[in-house]
Amino acid sequence: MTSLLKVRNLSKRFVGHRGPFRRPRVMHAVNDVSFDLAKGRVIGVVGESGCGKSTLARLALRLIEPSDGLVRFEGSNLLEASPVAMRKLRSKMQMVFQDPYSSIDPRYTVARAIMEPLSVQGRKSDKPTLDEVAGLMEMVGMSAGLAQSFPHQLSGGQKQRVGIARALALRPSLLVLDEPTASLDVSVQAQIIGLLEKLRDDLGLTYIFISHDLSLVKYFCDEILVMYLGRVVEALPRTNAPARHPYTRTLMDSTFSPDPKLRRTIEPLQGEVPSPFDLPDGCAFAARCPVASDICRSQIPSLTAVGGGHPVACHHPSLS
Ligand SMILES: Nc1ncnc2c1ncn2[C@@H]1O[C@H](COP(=O)(O)OP(=O)(O)OP(=O)(O)O)[C@@H](O)[C@H]1O
Repeated sequence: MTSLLKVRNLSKRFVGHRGPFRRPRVMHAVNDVSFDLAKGRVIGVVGESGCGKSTLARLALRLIEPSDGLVRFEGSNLLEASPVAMRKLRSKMQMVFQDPYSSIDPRYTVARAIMEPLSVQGRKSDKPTLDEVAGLMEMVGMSAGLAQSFPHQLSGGQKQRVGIARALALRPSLLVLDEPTASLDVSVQAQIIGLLEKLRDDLGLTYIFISHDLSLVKYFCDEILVMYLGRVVEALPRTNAPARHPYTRTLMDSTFSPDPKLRRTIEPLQGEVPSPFDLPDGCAFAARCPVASDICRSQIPSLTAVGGGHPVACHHPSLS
């Protein structure tokens, strides 16, 4: 399978000021992340708040510059692309945000909000038409009668549909969906997920789906990257692949098991999450891990496929 997106050893370090003297300290928001994403696939990125999911997505789209690493999109090295080439490439990679309120200007009508990316992307001689807007609205299941409405007149679900229509306006092949349903009611969430599934099938889209909601990721995605403090600790090639990392197992156990007895087979997470400014020498999960040993506290486990299984970064992966 050819990759639409190829990410290699991607890292992002931010400098923050910490401690009583507010000295500059480096924080590894994304640390040595690699993955491939084939056309038409949906990859989920999960992990606790602050583990680097959004930063990874922004790096993959080159919305921010990496500290190290490589990103190839449709065969082009994004990090070497000129501003003109980048503009063209960027139109094929769009983002849908969690909060449609903040991504749509409250003074814009729906039509203007949807047209904006087309105008911004420099189609001056070929102005977007209201027909195009109506087509995009239909694509996301909105009545064209709402074209002159303002955001405050729309429901949360309708606003998110406008956000999706905007993202589709430039006919992208890759969409990053950053918690696209997190601010919506459960029934509306289901409608938006149904819409995203339909759009993927109809338009052959590829998605990076960021979420805290593992059950949703399991339902919606083809494969899953589990992140912990900037690193991928497990890359599940299928959503039904057995989790091998103790962190993933704990996350999955607490989310998926309807059986309370099963839920107790894994120790609840204990211990503190280390500061991203002060990562331990060994595995960053060791302090909370029920199976950690000495080697875990001294050596960072590499993300490797052991025993014919999928890649996991753990000195004691579960083989069951
Ligand atoms: N521009 C920035 N400057 C400094 N630190 C940043 C910046 N952007 C992100 N960070 C830090 O990088 C880390 C990763 O943040 P990121 O937003 O990628 O996490 P996340 O997993 O998406 O979190 P959430 O689920 O809460 O959105 C966090 O500690 C965050 O504070």
